[in-house]
Amino acid sequence: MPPGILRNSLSIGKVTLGFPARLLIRTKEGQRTVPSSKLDKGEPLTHTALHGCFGCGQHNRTGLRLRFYVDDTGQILSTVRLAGRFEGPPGHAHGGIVATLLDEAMSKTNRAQNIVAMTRHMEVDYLRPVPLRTTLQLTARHLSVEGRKHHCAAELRNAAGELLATGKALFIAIDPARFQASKPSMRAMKS
Ligand SMILES: CCCCCCCCCCCCCC(=O)SCCNC(=O)CCNC(=O)[C@H](O)C(C)(C)COP(=O)(O)OP(=O)(O)OC[C@H]1O[C@@H](n2cnc3c(N)ncnc32)[C@H](O)[C@@H]1OP(=O)(O)O
Repeated sequence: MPPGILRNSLSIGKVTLGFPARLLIRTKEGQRTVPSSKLDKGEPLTHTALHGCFGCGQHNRTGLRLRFYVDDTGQILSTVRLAGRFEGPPGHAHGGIVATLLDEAMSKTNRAQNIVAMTRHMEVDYLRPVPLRTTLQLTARHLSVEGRKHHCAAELRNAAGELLATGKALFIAIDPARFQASKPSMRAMKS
C-alpha cells in the first residue's frame, strides 16, 4: 500500500478500500467531518448545479456519475468502476476516459475550496493499462495557487494500490456569472 494515501479501510457499497478515518462532507447546512464508515450516507462533492456533467453529474445517464469526497487533509477521493462501453484497448479503458477521471478529480480540489475554475492545460502519464469492470481508486490534490492559476495533481490506482496513471493540470479561476452570461441560448444552439 502506498504510504500517505491508504490509511484506513472504508466500505462503499460492496467495495472496501483504504481511506482516512474521517472525511469532510458537504451538506446543505455546511460542512463537517464524519467517520469514513459513514461515507456512503454523506453527500458527495459535485460542481454546484452541474447535474449534466459527464464526469460527476448524477443526472447524466451516459456519464461516469463519479462521486467525490474530501478528507480532512483536503485530498479528493473517489472509487470508480468503469463499464465496458469505455473500452479502448481490449478489456481496458480508453485513454480519453482515463484523462477525464484525472481531470474531474483535480477539478474537485478547486470545488472543495469554492473556487470555480476550468482546465487550461493538462498532462497525463499512462503508466499501466487501466482495467474495466474493476474497482479503481482516484485521488487528487491541490498543489499551489498563483493569482487565478491553480496547479493540481491526480492519481489513479487499482484496488491493490498500484499506480496506473497520473495527471497534472493548470486550472484558471473564472467568474461563474460571466460564464453563465456567455452561454449560447438554447434557441441559438438549435439554429
Ligand atoms: C455555475 C456555472 C459556472 C460553471 C463553470 C464551470 C465549472 C468548472 C467545471 C469543471 C469541469 C471539469 C474540468 C473541465 O472539463 S473544464 C472544460 C475544459 N476546459 C475548457 O473548456 C477551458 C477552455 N478555455 C477557456 O475557457 C479559457 O482559456 C480559460 C477560462 C481557461 C482561461 O482564459 P482567460 O482568458 O480567462 O485566461 P488567460 O488566457 O489570460 O490565462 C490566465 C493565466 O494563465 C496563464 N496560462 C495560460 N495557459 C498556460 C499554460 N499552459 N501554462 C502556464 N500558464 C498558462 C496565462 O499566461 C495567464 O497568466 P497571467 O498572464 O494572468 O499571469
